[in-house]
Amino acid sequence: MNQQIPALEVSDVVVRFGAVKALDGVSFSVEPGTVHSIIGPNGAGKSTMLNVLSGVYRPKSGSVRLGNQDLVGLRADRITKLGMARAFQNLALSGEQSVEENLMLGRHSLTRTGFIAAGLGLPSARNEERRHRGRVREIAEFLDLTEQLDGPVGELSYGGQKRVEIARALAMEPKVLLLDEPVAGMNAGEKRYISSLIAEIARSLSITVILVEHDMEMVMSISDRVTVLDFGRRISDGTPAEVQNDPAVIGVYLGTPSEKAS
Ligand SMILES: Nc1ncnc2c1ncn2[C@@H]1O[C@H](COP(=O)(O)OP(=O)(O)OP(=O)(O)O)[C@@H](O)[C@H]1O
Repeated sequence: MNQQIPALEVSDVVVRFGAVKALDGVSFSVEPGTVHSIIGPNGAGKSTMLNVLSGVYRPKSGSVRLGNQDLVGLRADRITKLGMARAFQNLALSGEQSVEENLMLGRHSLTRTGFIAAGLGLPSARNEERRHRGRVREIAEFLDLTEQLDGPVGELSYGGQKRVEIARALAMEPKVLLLDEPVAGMNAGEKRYISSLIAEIARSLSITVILVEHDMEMVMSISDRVTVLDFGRRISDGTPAEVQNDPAVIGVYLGTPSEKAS
């Protein structure tokens, strides 16, 4: 899907909310085309980090580099165009619209002819739309959504809607996919399915996946590397085996219940 996948380099990121240091000098590197998870107890700073990566929050200091580009200070829509796509807790899906239309919405940032040409029904716009619909069908196939394309999103199961959210993020042709608790509220079968899908997105499509997730079984089974946060600080970083055996992690995180109530 992407010819050149840049590495992601997060350096010394600091975010403060009043007296709270939500991120206190956090650094980590993500190899292209890998699954990199960010874990930690409630309030550790995981969501704040996703918000920094996607440009929702501007850190007080530090940098986020995608290849040669520093993303800090860029607007969220510019960051999306540079290849960061976020699924979940992002834009709500439009339940009455079809799966296909929801995926087409994901491609709007990629359209060249724009809405005016499209509205006028110009041939260039029609060709472009055909191309985008073709790509949407490919993405739907990858996510096993072909048969659901024409039906309204609102009628899909919970797991199905989650798949549409991933599909819509993929429709943006990202270099990096940000996933915020993709299996929260799912049953075991759905979790297994989404886990294999995420691994496949990294391996087959060579898209870098940044995963924030409380489900430790999933995290440890699909991640290439894991960064562990606690009170805004990085307390561990390594392969799943390394972090699982790190006394700092065992003491601070894995010793406590890993499933949050919400
Ligand atoms: N908008 C905000 N205003 C004030 N404080 C905030 C804000 N967002 C986060 N915080 C605080 O920053 C810290 C980190 O929060 P964050 O939501 O990033 O943690 P988290 O690891 O995602 O937690 P959870 O697992 O519960 O989602 C917490 O102390 C939180 O209360």
